[in-house]
Parts: sequence; structure tokens; C-alpha cells
Amino acid sequence: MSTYPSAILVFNGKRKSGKDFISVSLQKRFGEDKCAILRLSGPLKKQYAKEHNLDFDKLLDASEYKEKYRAEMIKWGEEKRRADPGYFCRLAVSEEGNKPIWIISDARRKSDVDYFQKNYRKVTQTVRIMADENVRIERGYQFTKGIDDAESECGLDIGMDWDIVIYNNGDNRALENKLDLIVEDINMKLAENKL
Ligand SMILES: Nc1ncnc2c1ncn2[C@@H]1O[C@H](COP(=O)(O)OP(=O)(O)OP(=O)(O)O)[C@@H](O)[C@H]1O
Repeated sequence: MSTYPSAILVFNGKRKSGKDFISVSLQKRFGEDKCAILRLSGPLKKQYAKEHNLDFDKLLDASEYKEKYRAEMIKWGEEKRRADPGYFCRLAVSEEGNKPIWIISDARRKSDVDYFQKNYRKVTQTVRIMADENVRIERGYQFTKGIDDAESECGLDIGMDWDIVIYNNGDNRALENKLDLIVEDINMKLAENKL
């Protein structure tokens, strides 16, 4: 079940830039009762598993199973999106969108951003998480051909005008200040009915 949200943050960032870490930090600040994290990759995996008779739980963890199907699953996802660009966004919203604030933790394509900007224009803000490559490597990133050079990882690297940019290079005090400001701004706008 979903309700019309009061505020949406649509996140994008390279692998291991800290999208999940920051989503959870922000959710804690807003309160879990008010803020939901919507992962677009969740419904993709669920649908893929369903249509291909696979074990959904194994697809979600970092097992060999996931690696085996990853490339095939990306291709399948692209085809679904081509036919219906909002397909996975709609599924994510219908499963998790029952709290007033949504964090979309993993927008990967222009069509993902478009979906929220088009359907929830007034309440949507786009957020780019930035981290240097050496920091991402320390967090476990390893360039993988066919994945890190594919549209699913690079589709939003250029041509976007982000509402908010968050730097996550290890200075956690600066990060916390930034997250506090984001939460303050949204809470203030909500209180003033500006969102
Ligand atoms: N500011 C931070 N302080 C401490 N640890 C961090 C910070 N940012 C990220 N990490 C850690 O780095 C690792 C990668 O971060 P995270 O999973 O959030 O990245 P991601 O962008 O969601 O990655 P992926 O695209 O692969 O899902 C995690 O173990 C996370 O806990």
C-alpha cells in the first residue's frame, strides 16, 4: 500500500559511494516511523526470481548465486524498463511507500529520476553521493567490466543538475553536519507546508 509522500530524496552515486550507509543514517534522523527506504533493486530481483523460478533470498545476498545471474538480471531489467520505464519504481512504491518521507536509495537511470520528478514533482529532491575512487576501493569496490561501464552504473554520471550533493570521503563530522542540514530543511518545509 502506498500513500502520497510529503518528501522524497532520490539518491544516486557510484558503487560503494555510501548510498546505503547514508540512506540509513538519514532514515534514523527522520525516524523509522516517518521515513522509508525504497530500493529499486529489490523489486527487480524479486520479479526476476519469480519469472525465472530462482531463490529470491539468495539473489539478495552477496553470494556466487547473485554473481552468476547479475549480468543476465541487468539485461532483463533493461528490457523491462525499455518497455515500461516506471515499472520498478511503481513496484517499489507499491511495496514500501506507506510512510511520509521516502528515500529512493539507488536510482540508476534518467528514467528512475524522471519517474519521481514527474509523478511527485513538488516533493522530490535529487541527491548525488560523491566519493573518490580510492575511498570506494577501500570500501570494497573493484572495477568490473560490463557492470561499472554499463548504463546501469553510469547513466546519471553526466547531464544531471542535482538538487543536493553529498561528499562521503571519510570526514564523518562534515557528513553528519550535511545530513543534519538536509533533515532540518525538510522538516522546516514540512512544518511550513512548503512541501
Ligand atoms: N561515512 C561512512 N563511514 C563509515 N563507513 C562507511 C561510510 N560510508 C560508507 N561506509 C561503508 O562502506 C561500505 C559501502 O557503503 P554502502 O554499502 O553504503 O555503499 P553503496 O553506494 O550503497 O554501495 P553499492 O552501490 O555497492 O550498493 C559499507 O560497508 C558502509 O558501511
